[in-house]
Amino acid sequence: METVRAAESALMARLPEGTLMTRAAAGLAAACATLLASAAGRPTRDRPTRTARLYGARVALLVGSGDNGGDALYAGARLARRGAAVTAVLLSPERAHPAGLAALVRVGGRVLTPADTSSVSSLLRSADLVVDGIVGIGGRGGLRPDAAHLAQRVADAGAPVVAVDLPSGVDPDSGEVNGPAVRAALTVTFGTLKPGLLVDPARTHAGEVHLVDIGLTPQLPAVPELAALESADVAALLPRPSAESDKYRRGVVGIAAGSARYPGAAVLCVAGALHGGAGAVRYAGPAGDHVLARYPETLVSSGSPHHAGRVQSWVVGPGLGEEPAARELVAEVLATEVPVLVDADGLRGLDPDRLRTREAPTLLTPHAGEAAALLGTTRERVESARLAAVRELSQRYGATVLLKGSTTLIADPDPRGPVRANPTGTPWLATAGSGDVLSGLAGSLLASGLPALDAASAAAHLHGLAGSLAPTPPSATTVAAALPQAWARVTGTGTGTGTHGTASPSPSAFPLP
Ligand SMILES: NC(=O)C1=CN([C@@H]2O[C@H](COP(=O)(O)OP(=O)(O)OC[C@H]3O[C@@H](n4cnc5c(N)ncnc54)[C@H](OP(=O)(O)O)[C@@H]3O)[C@@H](O)[C@H]2O)[C@@H](O)CC1
Ligand SMILES: Nc1ncnc2c1ncn2[C@@H]1O[C@H](COP(=O)(O)OP(=O)(O)O)[C@@H](O)[C@H]1O
Ligand SMILES: [K+]
Repeated sequence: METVRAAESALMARLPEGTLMTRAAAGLAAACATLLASAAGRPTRDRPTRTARLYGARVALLVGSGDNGGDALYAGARLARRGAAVTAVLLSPERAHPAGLAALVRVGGRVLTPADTSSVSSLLRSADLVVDGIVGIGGRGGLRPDAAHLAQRVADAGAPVVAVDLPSGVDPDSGEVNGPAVRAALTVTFGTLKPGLLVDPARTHAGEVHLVDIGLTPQLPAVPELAALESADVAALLPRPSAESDKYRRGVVGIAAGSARYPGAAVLCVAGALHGGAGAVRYAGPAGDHVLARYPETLVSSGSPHHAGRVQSWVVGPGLGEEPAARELVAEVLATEVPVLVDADGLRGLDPDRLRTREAPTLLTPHAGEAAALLGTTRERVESARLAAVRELSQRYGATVLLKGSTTLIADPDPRGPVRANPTGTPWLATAGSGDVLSGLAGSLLASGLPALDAASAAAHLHGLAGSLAPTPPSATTVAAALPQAWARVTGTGTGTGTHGTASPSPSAFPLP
């Protein structure tokens, strides 16, 4: 969070004292008021049918000793001025933001400490809203015991929580969660989205995320550490045939996937590739009959990739099985001079030194288990520190890496560029074979000439959207079938552009610190 701090300092030096906090608190209070007004209200023991609204609503503030607590206190004062009954629980009464506390008390806000056990319990039980201002970007390590205890009491009480800037207990820089952390329905964050709001496991603690502009954007660095492509950015990347196009100029993707045991992986990989914008899909391997039966437009050969004809990219790995022949196949494909995507069984036993000698781009698409094997660590460690894992993988293997899972992250081997977090997707995508569709799709985008980072980002974006657009529950086949709809959604040419469909002529990855 050093970049945010630097940006804040630069801006604060030019503004009257307290301006940024006033802006932050105003945005926070407005979001709380909206939430209270729209909530049906939760029944409590003493008010079984009451509907929450701002006037008379019971609001509990959890206040740490930094500026995060200050934001909560000032926002609480604003809500109290509009008729809410606001009570602050001060973790360190002597260190709570003095001006914020005075503002709250001036408008009739009450104050408790965690030592007031029964009052705090009944406050949390009856609260219509809890505002978590325990700790924000100044938080380090897991929550300290008193803060962790308070977070647990809030969880037990079940009131909806609005987190200030970040849910307390999540790591702002990495999205890691060490120990108890607040789970929010809404996080109101200031100036810029922090990695902890985009990367799991922290992301699931944040709930919906609302970004309040406090005027920080011009001060933020031009190259952020983490970026996410919006639909308009993806639309600008997607290949479109021109009047001069023919199938070869549009790019040909080769698929070396599937085996006698797993022919379906070949079919699904081809399905993804046919929806990725390449002009033709070649399949080389033992599942050609299955592929042709489903997709007669595929150019099928049963020999090795070398004899399949010219391609502009290869996808190798899905459904190859564990036999040594799989390794030989991967080695053969890696020996070509075109971009290569390695997935699934192809990732087993990859040699980092071999990959580093390739001049054409290599894209690896592991899930957490495969990433763990490549790094020599455990799946749990990868899942708890995704950002670190994807960076480490791309560095060690000198390749672009797309790490799949609840948050899909994409890293380029150039450490100066931002890691990309994919903003689309649904847990329904955790269905057998959906990764095969993704690798075919990304390989197809590689063949059409996109750099590996862009091909991977665009593929993850479309694949995630297709997962949401396919009828519930989706299967890998229906995810592939929904890809044209996902293209239409992204390019704004289909039925309704939804929240992702804002067409814009220039790519603008939104910056994160
Ligand atoms: N700067 C600006 O212009 C603007 C900043 N804004 C707001 O300020 C926030 C940043 O404020 P900040 O820098 O005061 O840090 P903050 O997040 O409150 O945490 C520090 C406190 O937490 C404590 N603490 C630390 N670790 C802990 C742990 N594990 N478990 C428990 N406690 C822990 C630490 O204790 P200490 O180490 O001092 O004993 C200290 O008291 C930012 O997120 C945003 O909300 C907005 O108003 C917009 C303008
Ligand atoms: N919890 C989740 N939330 C969102 N997407 C998920 C989740 N779990 C898996 N996915 C996505 O589902 C796909 C599964 O791919 P993969 O693990 O390779 O499965 P398979 O090998 O069966 O094809 C990936 O795109 C991954 O990002
Ligand atoms: K917080």
